Amino acid sequence: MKVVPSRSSKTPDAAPTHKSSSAMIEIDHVSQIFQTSTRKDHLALSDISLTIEDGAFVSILGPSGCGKSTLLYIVGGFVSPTSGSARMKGKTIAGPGPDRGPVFQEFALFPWKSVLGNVMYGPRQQGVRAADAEAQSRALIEMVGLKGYENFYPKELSGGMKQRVALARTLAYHPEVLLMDEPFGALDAHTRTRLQNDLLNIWERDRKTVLFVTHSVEEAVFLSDKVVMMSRSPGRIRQVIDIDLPRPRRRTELLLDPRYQKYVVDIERMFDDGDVGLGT
Ligand SMILES: Nc1ncnc2c1ncn2[C@@H]1O[C@H](COP(=O)(O)OP(=O)(O)OP(=O)(O)O)[C@@H](O)[C@H]1O
Repeated sequence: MKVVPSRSSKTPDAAPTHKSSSAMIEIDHVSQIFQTSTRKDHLALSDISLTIEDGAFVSILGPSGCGKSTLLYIVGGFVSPTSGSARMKGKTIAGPGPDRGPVFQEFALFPWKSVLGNVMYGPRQQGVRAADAEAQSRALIEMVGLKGYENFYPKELSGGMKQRVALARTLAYHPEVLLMDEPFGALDAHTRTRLQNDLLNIWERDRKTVLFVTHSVEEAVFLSDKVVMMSRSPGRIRQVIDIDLPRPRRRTELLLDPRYQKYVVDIERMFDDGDVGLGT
């Protein structure tokens, strides 16, 4: 396993193996302090620097409360860092934008809209003609495996199906970066596995840049080019690990692959170690 030690004063290189490198996201000495009524000056992130290359699939792993979601929200433009900066293609991120599509665990679908209506919403907002938006949306619904469910409403769908709609709805904006915050965390193991496979298939078609927060070591290793290991609160980057496994990846093949097993075991050992082992 190739482990790239990451000190907070350095910028770990998260270059993918499959595209010529150009920085899509640069996180530059970001710290985040939260103020609440009960906890003043809570340092959630401490001096985080990370470069994510165009087309890379990068997962963030770390103990509960180490600031994974906060980091994702900063890249999403939903949280403005206390110090340092986040840039996308060299431009400082000053707020949310359609170039960065969030897919979060809470599905956030419009309950009053059908599957088709939910997916069409983005393109229609962007001024795409209704007929074109519908055609694109139907194609995306098929791509996420929901053909035949176009007229269903969210309450008529399972958790896994809702998550597929959420993914299709985000893809309909044509974001350059997908920000995924434990998108499969609430799903049963079987559905989760299927969605991981489908996400990889979709990703392998157009190789969007993905920043993916998860608690699952197996999920991170299976999906990613790089795994960013954060230490416990206040969150720092402890290591950036290259996942040097061939693509396309097939889960059943990987499970038997000693290299995959070694990545999983080595990363789990890091969780056993005190620096990343416990939440706050
Ligand atoms: N808006 C906020 N106001 C105050 N404190 C916050 C806010 N958002 C997050 N925090 C605090 O910042 C720390 C990091 O939270 P964050 O949700 O980023 O962690 P996480 O690693 O994603 O956790 P988990 O794995 O449990 O989802 C926590 O201590 C949390 O309580």
